[in-house]
Amino acid sequence: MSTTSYPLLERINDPAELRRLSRAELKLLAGELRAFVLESVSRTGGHLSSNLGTVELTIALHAVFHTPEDRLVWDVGHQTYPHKILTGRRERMATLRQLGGLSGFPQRSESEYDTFGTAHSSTSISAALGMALAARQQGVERHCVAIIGDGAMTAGMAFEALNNAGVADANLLVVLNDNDMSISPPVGALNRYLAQLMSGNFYTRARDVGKNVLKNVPPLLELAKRLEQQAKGMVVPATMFEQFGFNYIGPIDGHDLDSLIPTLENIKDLKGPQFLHVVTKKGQGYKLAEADPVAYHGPGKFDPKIGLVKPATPPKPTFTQVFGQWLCDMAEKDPRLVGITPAMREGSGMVEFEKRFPGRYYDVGIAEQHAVTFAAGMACEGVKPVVAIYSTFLQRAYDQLIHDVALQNLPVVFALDRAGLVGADGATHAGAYDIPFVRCIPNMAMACPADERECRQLLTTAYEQNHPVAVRYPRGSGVGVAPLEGLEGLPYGRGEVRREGRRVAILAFGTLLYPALQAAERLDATVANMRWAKPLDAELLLRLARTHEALVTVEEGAVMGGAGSAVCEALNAAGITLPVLQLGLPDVFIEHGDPARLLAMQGLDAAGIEGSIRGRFGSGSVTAPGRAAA
Ligand SMILES: Cc1ncc(C[n+]2csc(CCOP(=O)(O)OP(=O)(O)O)c2C)c(N)n1
Ligand SMILES: CC(=O)[C@@H](O)[C@H](O)COP(=O)(O)O
Ligand SMILES: [Mg+2]
Repeated sequence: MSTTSYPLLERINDPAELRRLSRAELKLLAGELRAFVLESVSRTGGHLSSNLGTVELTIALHAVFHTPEDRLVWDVGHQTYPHKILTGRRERMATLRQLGGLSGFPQRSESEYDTFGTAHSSTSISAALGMALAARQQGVERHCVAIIGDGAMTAGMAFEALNNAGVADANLLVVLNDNDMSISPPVGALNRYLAQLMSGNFYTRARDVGKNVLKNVPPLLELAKRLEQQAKGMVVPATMFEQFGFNYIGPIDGHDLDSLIPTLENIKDLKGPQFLHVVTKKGQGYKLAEADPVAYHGPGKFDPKIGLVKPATPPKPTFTQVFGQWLCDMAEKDPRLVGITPAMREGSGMVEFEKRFPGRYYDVGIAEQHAVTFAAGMACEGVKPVVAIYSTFLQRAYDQLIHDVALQNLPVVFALDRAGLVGADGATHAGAYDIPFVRCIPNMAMACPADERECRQLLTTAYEQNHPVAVRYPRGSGVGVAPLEGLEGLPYGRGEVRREGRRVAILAFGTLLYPALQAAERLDATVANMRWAKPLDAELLLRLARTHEALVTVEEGAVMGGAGSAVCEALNAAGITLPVLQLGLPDVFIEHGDPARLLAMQGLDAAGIEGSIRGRFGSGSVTAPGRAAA
């Protein structure tokens, strides 16, 4: 695939080979690795800025630690492309995030070097601590290293792990990869604290104390003196991490192998929990990404010589954009509205909202649990919170959803983006479970818009309710039904019949309405756009049940416990017995790939829906137009 040559990199098929290189060669390797990452991601799309920032750190970790026996646990894992490339997967990088290809995140099934599967953030310290204590229990000598970003460090889970690790007396190294960025600029007091650690003032005040601390750590003293002389080589006592029970070292320059390698070698010999603060730059080495790390966080394919370009004709608006526009319009109308995001401003379509309503915009950091309870607190006081959150990340805040929001019946709107399959990010990011996990909570309602227009309308309906409501919509754009400009809602809990047919009625929940309509044309089936997974439109459902031989439910979500299950429950409660075919996502994790292809593979495109209906009910009951049975 390559147009550039990578003479040194091509020799490295295993980190053991890297460990045989001299320091000078490792520096050359870093240059090649960075160029390879850029070339490769520009061809496949994927996470770029974070990977350009971890090139030297990855080399240093594999050079110093004896991987895979020593365990590297990468937080989120979106920065592991250099790690993948150095651990025997260089040639498969061309398949990154494509069907059957390499995952964009670490996966235990993919490589023995991927010690722990990640993608949702802030799990690395817990996992590495678990590994460290397991090693101790098993009498095995090994190093366990968690590599966590400053963004991921803001989540409660990371602090729960620090709290535990600091007194667990484990041989654990936490490397904080501080690039002063989350996806967007980082927020919160921790970020301010890290900046303070970097500041000259703090360093000057703390230097003497730092020397005293380092006296107890002889191997580091020499290094500390040397680092002191370097512009970025400051050694300060970080009271917060030390008070958690860690030995704090840093901050050091994460792009300087002459700092990284000796520091890691020294730390390797130390016992107990160690905390290394490494400073890197997101997008390092590619000017465009350095200047705009947000745009290059997860770009599609692009020409590295030109960089990202705006398409000549604007594409169809995405559901995310429809939500973002609705949020601004509703905020204009209702001054009580606030928008809350757990660190996903861009992904959730809130850039414009922040610009226009800065005082009503809350980025709470990577803190989904807090985001939900924070919204509950606001709702208690008459403020109207809209929590914009990816379906998959709401999983983190399930107890908060039940205990803090639903149990108190607080009017919080959940704008659940990325509902259904997401494509390149794969199983970790699929919004497959929200219908089952939301609909079983008392007081909660859930809308499933079928297109962009309904999305806007149902957001309004949700906002008008006096209890919590989730509105789920998928990644990307829909069929292109332009939203109306006004802020009128649709009737609460009511669906509609979109096509009158015979024998079979298809009940569609969400955007699969459109392939269901296509299938129905060939089957002459009735189609209902149900719109609400909860409350179900029982009147419509029972009418269709009484006038058809069979029902088919269609949803882009887990079949188990999903909207189809809700239909079966309602029929059962009404004492109606008729065949119900439930179509949706099966009881397996669906890996990365092109979303349309993945849906087709699950039989959730028009042909698949038609085929499943014919397969289940046979051509005696369901026939194509013109061949209808008498
Ligand atoms: C629980 C969870 N919430 C949100 C995200 C989305 N997300 C992925 S990377 C990222 C930023 C992480 O920042 P940092 O750890 O500093 O890494 P960097 O991108 O700076 O390399 C976010 C918010 C996620 N993966 N997991
Ligand atoms: C690693 C991570 O969690 C995010 O960067 C995620 O990949 C973004 O996904 P979207 O591209 O759907 O916003
Ligand atoms: Mg960061």
